Amino acid sequence: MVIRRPDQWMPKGVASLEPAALRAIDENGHNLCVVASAGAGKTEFLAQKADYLLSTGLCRAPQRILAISFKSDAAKNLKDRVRARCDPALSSRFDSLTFDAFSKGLIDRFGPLVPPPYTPSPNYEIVFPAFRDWDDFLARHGYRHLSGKILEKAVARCRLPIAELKLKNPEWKDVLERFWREYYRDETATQLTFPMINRLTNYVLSSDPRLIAGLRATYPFVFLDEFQDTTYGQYDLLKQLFLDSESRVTAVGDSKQRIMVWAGAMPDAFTTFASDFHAKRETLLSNWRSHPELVEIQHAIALTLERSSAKPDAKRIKDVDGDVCAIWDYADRASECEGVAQWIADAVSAGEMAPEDCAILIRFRPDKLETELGPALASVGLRLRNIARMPKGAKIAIQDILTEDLTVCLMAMIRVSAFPKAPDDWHVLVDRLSTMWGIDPNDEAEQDALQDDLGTKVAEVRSYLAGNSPSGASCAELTQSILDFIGETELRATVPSYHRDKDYLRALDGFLLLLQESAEDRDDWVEVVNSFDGIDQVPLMSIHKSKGLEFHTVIFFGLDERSWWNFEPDDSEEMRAFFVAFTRAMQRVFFTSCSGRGTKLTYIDDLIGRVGVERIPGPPS
Ligand SMILES: Nc1ncnc2c1ncn2[C@@H]1O[C@H](COP(=O)(O)OP(=O)(O)OP(=O)(O)O)[C@@H](O)[C@H]1O
Repeated sequence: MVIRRPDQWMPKGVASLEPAALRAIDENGHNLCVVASAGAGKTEFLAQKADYLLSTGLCRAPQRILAISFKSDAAKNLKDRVRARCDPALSSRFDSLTFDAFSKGLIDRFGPLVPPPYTPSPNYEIVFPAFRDWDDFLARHGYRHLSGKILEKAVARCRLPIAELKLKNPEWKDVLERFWREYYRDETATQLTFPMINRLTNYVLSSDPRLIAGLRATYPFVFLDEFQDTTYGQYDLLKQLFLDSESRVTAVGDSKQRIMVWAGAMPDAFTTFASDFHAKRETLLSNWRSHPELVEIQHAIALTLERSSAKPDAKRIKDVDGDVCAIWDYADRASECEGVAQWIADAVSAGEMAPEDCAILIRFRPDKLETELGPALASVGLRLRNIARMPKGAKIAIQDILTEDLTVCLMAMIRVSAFPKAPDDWHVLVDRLSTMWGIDPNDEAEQDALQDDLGTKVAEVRSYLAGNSPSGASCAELTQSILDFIGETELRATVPSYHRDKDYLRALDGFLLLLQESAEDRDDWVEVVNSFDGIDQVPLMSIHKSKGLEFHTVIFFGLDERSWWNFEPDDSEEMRAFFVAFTRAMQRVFFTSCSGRGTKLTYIDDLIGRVGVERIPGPPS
């Protein structure tokens, strides 16, 4: 592998980067805070910076880059982008995972070192208490006068051991001790939430300084994507690991897209980080996603969130005729669903976009809309895919199945075998297998042998696909045969979240159930793969789930008071969610509204009305 001098490095895969991005790539003597609005190329910037650090040897083998995102699909997107920009021998040293997966990986490895009584059982169970469970807990233990919301935050923020906490109100110490005891009552299957795992990580790291030293030596460079949504507990861990260390931390994000304050995100993450980590600040000013007309509307929304927002320089060319944004008014819900379905079908048949490029966003309960809109789309020959849905019998949502490491490997093998050409998937396989089988990416003889083995297996899978039609049984047999080739032990050893049987089986069952569901009523494997990947299906999701994604067209269902039942213009969290949803579109954004769903949402109507967005009768079915 040729190591380049930093001054010889050039961005890869894009024609140019803006000057601020180039400066931030080159700045590695300080920690960095890179702020930028939606579509500014933050993910692209991180991918280019990773290539710069790895290909110039500033991050030298065996050192690695740690990239932490807040959603598993964001972590996968970033990893994919780095793979597209970097030589495979280099991208294998880029670890991209969520904060939760990072802390969980540490607890799965070092859990037995957590001092008692907080040592979790190896077979711990991850739980997600519902809103009311916190109040129920307080009521059961005679603390009705305390708030469940505060308890949830206290569990996420307070360090362990509880006995050593110095709290203004000592009653909270009793509450927290009881809380941990209750979740640890089954010694063979401790119950843990992700914030509890975060606190255990903090505890185990503080009890053995060698762990921190090891992580700092492994990761001289740390990237934090979507930093605006960092929680207090996560920030505490970040400081514990990297504050005043030699590791250089680059935090990237957009405070206008902060939508997790309700879940404990810090309201001032960038200011706090810049001050604690003495970080240099850069601001990216482009918008590569959306064209100027959409950026104009985005900017009007941005100004309500941050008065000082600069208008981004829109780089995308508009490639559609007609309205790029409007509120479509319908008389009732049936005509709304039928009208939207027909409009999508027409746009698809006119070649303006593929079904998967048109996202339907809803504020809450995509499952409810699925039952109404799914049949309307089916009647025009289109399929709706609610990505928050779990396949029947699975314990994991489609959106999460798609980002599992296991899915990435298995589907790459199936695609390489089902399609005549799938070069990206071939590279994914070579990259993943090199890591799993411990093969040096720079050893040509070993790499040739790996490619030979892979070629033989692909030929075998191809002949299996040719000789067996899709069915529940053939999907199971195919999955097992690929896993046997990869090696389940090797796969599980390299993916920290698969160390525990429970987590591995949840991912494996989810994968198989989705593959089997995709095979239903199909006799062609290419169709099965496309169905699994969501090709030719209109995606449906909540606006929170749309974060970090992008689509040609976005249709926002329900711009009405009922869908936005607790919307207050002064509640900036709600406006931020609205901003996130709006900025996912490259070409067009439409809102639907109908009296059957509730009266119009005056504030937003007026706001986008001021920049020329009109309320018009919805396209008829
Ligand atoms: N330098 C560039 N040249 C051309 N296209 C780019 C460049 N940087 C980013 N893009 C494209 O612009 C779009 C937005 O980029 P990216 O997802 O990195 O933005 P982001 O700032 O992370 O967005 P958001 O915060 O809204 O999720 C993507 O389609 C990406 O491929």
